[in-house]
Amino acid sequence: MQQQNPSRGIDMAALGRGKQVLRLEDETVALDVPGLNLYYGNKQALHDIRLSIPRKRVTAFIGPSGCGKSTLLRCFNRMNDLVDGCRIDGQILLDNENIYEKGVDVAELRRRVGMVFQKPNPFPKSIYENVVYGLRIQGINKKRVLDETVEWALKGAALWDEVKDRLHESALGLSGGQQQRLVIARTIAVEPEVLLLDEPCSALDPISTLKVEELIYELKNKFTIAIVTHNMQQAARVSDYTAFMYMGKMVEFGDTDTLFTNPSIKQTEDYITGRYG
Ligand SMILES: Nc1ncnc2c1ncn2[C@@H]1O[C@H](COP(=O)(O)OP(=O)(O)OP(=O)(O)O)[C@@H](O)[C@H]1O
Repeated sequence: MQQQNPSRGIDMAALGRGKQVLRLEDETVALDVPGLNLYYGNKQALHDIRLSIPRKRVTAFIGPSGCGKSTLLRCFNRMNDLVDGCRIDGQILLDNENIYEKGVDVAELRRRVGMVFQKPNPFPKSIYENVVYGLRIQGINKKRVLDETVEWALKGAALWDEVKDRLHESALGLSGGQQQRLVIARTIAVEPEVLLLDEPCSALDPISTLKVEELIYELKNKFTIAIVTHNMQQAARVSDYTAFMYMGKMVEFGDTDTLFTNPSIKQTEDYITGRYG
């Protein structure tokens, strides 16, 4: 029988799912945040955030609307640099190097830390050209290399079988769920270390959502994944670790099973059981 969390309808059986027992202290760190503050103009949106994101695991960020999940995710590949008036105070270490250090090549950082947004954003090009876009920017034009990349990236994104006979047709002819998997293929084609997913399923129907969730589960064998989601069931299903944020603060961070079944902080429990948010 399925155990359900009474208020949020979380499928608690999804939490155990035969996973190994995870302990944060046994993990290697992919992204380390030793203390980060972020301001939009004179409004502080992130307050002294501290956490270590483990390598080749899925970390979910949950919390009520406006608590700073997307803002924090965007810090990991400096997307906030593009926001006028946004200021960061602190460091984020990727493989022990501060990504905010002067002289960091931000384009190279964004290759290493790729991002997928809520709404699928394929380019108005063929499926093939979407996947090889990042390689062409790097000056890679050898047909054999591009062909191989297209095949493995589309296979990696669980889309190959659906599109292998129409690679040179427009990506805009794909369904929303296929477009999102194409964007994931385009992101992994440049072999990033980290994949940031900002509510990647919120514009998708339930079947496409399931496919993307299965994909996330597969991709963590190769990549470190950080996902922002409004959907607590999704966080419980796909993530190994969960961070609960509230009003710009990191309230609790731990392995997903423990955070959902036995949170240490009352505020987390109240949120998970649907008392607010
Ligand atoms: N570009 C911006 N300029 C000014 N304030 C911003 C900007 N982006 C976000 N904020 C503010 O920062 C705070 C955190 O927003 P953010 O989008 O990170 O939250 P969130 O938890 O991802 O919310 P949601 O779940 O609704 O997407 C909010 O108060 C928001 O209004």
